[in-house]
Amino acid sequence: MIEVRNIHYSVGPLKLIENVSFDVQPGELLAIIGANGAGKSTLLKLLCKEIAPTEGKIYLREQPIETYKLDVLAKFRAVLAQINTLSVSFKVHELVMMGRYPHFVNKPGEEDVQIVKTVMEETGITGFANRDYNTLSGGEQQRVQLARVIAQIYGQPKGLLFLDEPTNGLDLLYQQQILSLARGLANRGYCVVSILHDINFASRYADKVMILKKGKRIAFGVPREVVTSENIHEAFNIQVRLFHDEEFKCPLVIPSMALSEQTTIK
Ligand SMILES: Nc1ncnc2c1ncn2[C@@H]1O[C@H](COP(=O)(O)OP(=O)(O)OP(=O)(O)O)[C@@H](O)[C@H]1O
Repeated sequence: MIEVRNIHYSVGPLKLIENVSFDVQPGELLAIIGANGAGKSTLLKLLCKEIAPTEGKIYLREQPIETYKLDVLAKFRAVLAQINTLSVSFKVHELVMMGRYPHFVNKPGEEDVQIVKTVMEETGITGFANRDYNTLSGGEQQRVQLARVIAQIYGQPKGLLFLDEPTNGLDLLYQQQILSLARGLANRGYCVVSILHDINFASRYADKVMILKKGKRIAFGVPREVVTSENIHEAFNIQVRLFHDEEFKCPLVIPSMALSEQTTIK
């Protein structure tokens, strides 16, 4: 459903993305991980059609991305950006309804109203439907934003959801809630691509993990093949100890004491 073929993206002489290829199928959650500045957000912007590759091709639902008009794309592809502050005040239910804007002209239809209601229930935010968004905690706001983007593609066969660090700044419970909602969407057939900083959450929730380093793909595949101490060392320049969780059947990493003891901040 998402096919990325040998894409490059350069700004002047700077090569921000170099020869990256991968596929994401319906029902899959792909986590993109990598050090700061590795090119994760740039790659997500390319997938969202915010910027265009300098070389290579991206296909969404078997169609080249450049052939989609943005209003068509908005009906089946939603993006949760990193920064979601609002300068004007909106009620939570109004904000979730914004996700439906690509689907109606003047006034939401009955289906839009029903979708907003259902999504608010599914994301557990019905209790704050009438609250001012700006009075919510960061974790609550993020859940509302996720509800908005889910509402945008709700019921769309082969909907695509792109998340840029959706768990940033959230406590463990909210991180888990956001990622299990993303996982639930993938289980319903959506294609979910998320940038994540937490390798263990990526390993626990994603079907596939891609590691980027300096704009290049250094690993791509199922977590047990990609989340290895060698790959983590190469991508993050850190030694880790690797564990295998029997219940979730995924590798987990913890920074090794030996290297952090050697590390000094200059
Ligand atoms: N328009 C641009 N012009 C020049 N350099 C850019 C531009 N956009 C991004 N970069 C640089 O490209 C590199 C990759 O940026 P990007 O935001 O994609 O990284 P990232 O992996 O998302 O990082 P982080 O984890 O810190 O958010 C960075 O060094 C950034 O400064």
